[in-house]
Amino acid sequence: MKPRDRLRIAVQKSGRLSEVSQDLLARCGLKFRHSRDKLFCFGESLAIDLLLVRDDDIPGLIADGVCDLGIVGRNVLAEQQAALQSREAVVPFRELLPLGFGRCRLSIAIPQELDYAEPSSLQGLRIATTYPALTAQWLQQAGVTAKVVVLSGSVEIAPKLGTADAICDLVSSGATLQANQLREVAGILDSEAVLAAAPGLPPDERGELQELLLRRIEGVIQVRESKLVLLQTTRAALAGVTRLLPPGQQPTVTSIEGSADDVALQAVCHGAITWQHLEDMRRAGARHMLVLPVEKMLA
Ligand SMILES: Nc1ncnc2c1ncn2[C@@H]1O[C@H](COP(=O)(O)OP(=O)(O)OP(=O)(O)O)[C@@H](O)[C@H]1O
Ligand SMILES: O=P(O)(O)OC[C@H]1O[C@H](OP(=O)(O)OP(=O)(O)O)[C@H](O)[C@@H]1O
Ligand SMILES: [Mg+2]
Repeated sequence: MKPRDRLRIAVQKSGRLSEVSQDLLARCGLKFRHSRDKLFCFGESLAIDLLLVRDDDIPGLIADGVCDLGIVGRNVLAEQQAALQSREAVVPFRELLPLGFGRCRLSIAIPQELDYAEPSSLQGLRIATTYPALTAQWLQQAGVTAKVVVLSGSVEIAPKLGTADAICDLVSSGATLQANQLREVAGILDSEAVLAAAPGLPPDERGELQELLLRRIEGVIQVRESKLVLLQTTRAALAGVTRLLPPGQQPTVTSIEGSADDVALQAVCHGAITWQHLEDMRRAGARHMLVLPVEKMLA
């Protein structure tokens, strides 16, 4: 293969992860010129190019050295990893960083009327899936013998068609399962989009670019999950209110002009701040609470 000095990232061409993946890279300051066939995008702001592909091809492109990085569901990465492990082959890719979108889980589901107590309830059944290696690995670890029926899509319909007794498929809201009168009985894998890479850092300038991009992605994720909380409370209630805040930086507390008892608090918190959080803090003595998004952060 021709040596490359530019870093190359594979992302899904069209599907659930494509827009969010490209949006994440844009937030990292990457700008691209799209080729006419729209499969290759030349990086104009940094020596980082994009390849737009089917998500299933991403681990293989990294393994073959065609791409250095990829944005792909953990489910896809783990399936191909399990397939290689079952043949005792080397796994030439790894998960570098979870990206916090495309969250779903790979689960076993059975027709609503079927009994299920534990994995052994699946003994002797036929399980339809697009994830044969992960399903087989889970069954083996549970000590269950069942037949894995490989389908390329529309897995949820298999029990109704009589081609399988149960399924192993991705679940997010559970609406697809419900529409097909299926119920989730066991979780196999929690998934989200991840940044995948080859096992080692590229030995040339691409290695530095990879590190730079990783730091920028971490920064973007941190900002995305950070909120600025402003509130007022009394000195007496301050400790109780502060304890209820999600983890984050040490809050700044200032006194309020003309009031000996009241203080204003400002805190950058990481993670979601729900209505429940606000109601709990109100009960603990917080007032005038404001939750604001953070746009950029530099320590
Ligand atoms: N219901 C869901 N909710 C959230 N994330 C999901 C859901 N279903 C799938 N995903 C995640 O999004 C990824 C891409 O899903 P998509 O349906 O676009 O894949 P695909 O049909 O295999 O696409 P491709 O054409 O690239 O092969 C999945 O591998 C998974 O990680
Ligand atoms: O629990 P839910 O929120 O209903 O999501 C689960 C469904 O989402 C995915 O399919 P998708 O909609 O991407 O269709 P596809 O399998 O045809 O790509 C997955 O394969 C499930 O069928
Ligand atoms: Mg696919």
